[in-house]
Amino acid sequence: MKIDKILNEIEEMGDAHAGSSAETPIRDDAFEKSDIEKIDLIKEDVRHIMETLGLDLTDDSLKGTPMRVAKMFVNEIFSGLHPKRKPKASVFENKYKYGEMLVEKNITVYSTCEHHLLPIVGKAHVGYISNGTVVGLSKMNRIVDYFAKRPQVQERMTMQIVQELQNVLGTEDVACVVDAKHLCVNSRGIRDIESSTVTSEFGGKFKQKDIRREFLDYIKLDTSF
Ligand SMILES: Nc1nc2c(ncn2[C@@H]2O[C@H](COP(=O)(O)OP(=O)(O)OP(=O)(O)O)[C@@H](O)[C@H]2O)c(=O)[nH]1
Ligand SMILES: [Zn+2]
Repeated sequence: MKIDKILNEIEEMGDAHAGSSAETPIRDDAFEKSDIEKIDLIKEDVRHIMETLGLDLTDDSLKGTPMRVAKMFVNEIFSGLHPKRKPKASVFENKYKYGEMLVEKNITVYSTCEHHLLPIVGKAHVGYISNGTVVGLSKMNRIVDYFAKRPQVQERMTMQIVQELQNVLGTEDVACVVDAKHLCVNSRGIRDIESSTVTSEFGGKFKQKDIRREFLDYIKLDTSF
């Protein structure tokens, strides 16, 4: 697909992270190849890695791995790189005038650390205060999942989730806390299985101490971080 078309799509979809500091670093030609072409190329790259490691790719158990990994990269764990997969967030008018905070907590996060390509596993907690628009609950989970399905650093993912919801809801009053384990810390390198990483982004009213406290009380996290 041509880059102009992709850029138009991003604009139409109101991609909040485009042009902002929380943008995922992708090249201009990122979507010129089709998914099928990408799978075909990545399959050969994975085969090359395995052959370099000395593995016997005629072995029954190993022979399907290059294709399996290529499909997993493109269709699953990195599928959120493509703006066409951004969830359409159904928004509704806040007719009932619900004026309090809404919190969607314990949203499961499966992402991938962009430094080691190892899993990040944890929970995201999202809150907002409506200024006239409400969003379908599941769309918050879907937005988290979309940004998680990229090579990520946790700080950027947290900001991307908030910016997207601010865009969808038309308000600054959005917050997100992510608490996740990075397998690159837990299973290799320093191999600290107990540690996890907490990141947060507080927009608009969530910058106020009492509002932030209320949000953190809902998700039962300490403010001491
Ligand atoms: N800030 C941040 N760092 C991350 C994230 N995921 C992984 N990292 C860190 O990225 C760093 C990469 O550092 P390098 O020194 O280049 O990599 P390394 O030699 O494998 O480092 P060790 O993990 O300490 O063995 C590591 O300290 C990782 O823990 C993340 O989401 N945010
Ligand atoms: Zn890592």
